[in-house]
Amino acid sequence: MTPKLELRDLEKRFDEVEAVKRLSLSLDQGEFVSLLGPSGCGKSTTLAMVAGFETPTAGSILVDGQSVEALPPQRRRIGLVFQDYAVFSKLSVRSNLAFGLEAKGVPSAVRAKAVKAMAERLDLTGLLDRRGDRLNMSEMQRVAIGRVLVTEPQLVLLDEPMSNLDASLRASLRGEMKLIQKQLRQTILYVTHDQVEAMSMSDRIAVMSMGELQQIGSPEEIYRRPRNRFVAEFIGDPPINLIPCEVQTNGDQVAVTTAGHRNLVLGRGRATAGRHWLGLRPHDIRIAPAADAGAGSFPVRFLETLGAEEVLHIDYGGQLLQAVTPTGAVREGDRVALRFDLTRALLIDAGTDIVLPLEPLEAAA
Ligand SMILES: Nc1ncnc2c1ncn2[C@@H]1O[C@H](COP(=O)(O)OP(=O)(O)OP(=O)(O)O)[C@@H](O)[C@H]1O
Repeated sequence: MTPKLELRDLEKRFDEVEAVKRLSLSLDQGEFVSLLGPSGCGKSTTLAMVAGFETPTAGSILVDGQSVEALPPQRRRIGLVFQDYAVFSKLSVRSNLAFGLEAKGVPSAVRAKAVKAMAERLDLTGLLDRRGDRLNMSEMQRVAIGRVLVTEPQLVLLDEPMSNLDASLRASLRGEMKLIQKQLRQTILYVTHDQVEAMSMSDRIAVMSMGELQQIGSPEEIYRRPRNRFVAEFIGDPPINLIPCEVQTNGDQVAVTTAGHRNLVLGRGRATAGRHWLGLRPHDIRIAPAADAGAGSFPVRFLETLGAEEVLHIDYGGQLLQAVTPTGAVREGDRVALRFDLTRALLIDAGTDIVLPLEPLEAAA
């Protein structure tokens, strides 16, 4: 199947700044892909090239297999949704939805039909005569998206549409956005620096750093099998613990010793002996009451309550480890024993920052 959007070795330089470096990725029809990364990593520049507002320094952009670089933005049939879902406040929902079609010179009878159909799909029929400034945020999101979709774009680009909204609103809009996308099977490229947004809505996430694609995969792949230290640290909340460790190999069996544990067998693979990083997510550390204050027991320095769960900050041989546990299980100052879920641990090469592939113990046994 021809991808809906394909970027091939796309590059953009602004004088000496390499904003985007040899970026290749493709989106299938109906796929929701997020470009995720910190500020300055090249997300917006990538979007601007796809939309036609920036000219690539090298590489190509194909929509339905056709190169679009020579086309001006208005001829690309790409829908854009901007920050805050700006809708025309003085115009009715009907006029907002009709706007793009009117600009294209679509006859009024055709326009009215398309607006009616879109309003029905997005549950806006009862609001067609309401002014833009009388809408709540959920309605506004639907109008902003509907206004773009009614023009039947081949592809929709969204650039941090929720970045200025408060957290609880973002949470409800995320669910709604995913629902709309699933219903309409629209191909979406969504730019965000917010990993929760990317994780909750995307079919696949493309993680970028300093102009380079680090990894592309499903939210679960990105979370469970990050390719390198950057992705491991960027994804996950609370963030992954990186524990200095000493690797010992015995044939193809890989084990590590840390400040608090000896000979933790991780699985089979190829690792070089020496000092590396053991990556463990806070949800993959189990807490048990310590039998005594001896070796294997660690003091809880402080707690952060999230509601049903708490983040424990545990003094692990001088390093503060974060572990997540049900609220009320432990108090500040308690000593706890730690059990690591080694089937989920990552071994990160300290020289290359690459996560080393390991066959888990069960499969290896
Ligand atoms: N028009 C421009 N002229 C010069 N440099 C630019 C221009 N646009 C972007 N850059 C640079 O390119 C790099 C990537 O910027 P870009 O805006 O694409 O990143 P981003 O990930 O979208 O970040 P943000 O979320 O802050 O917008 C940055 O170093 C930025 O300073």
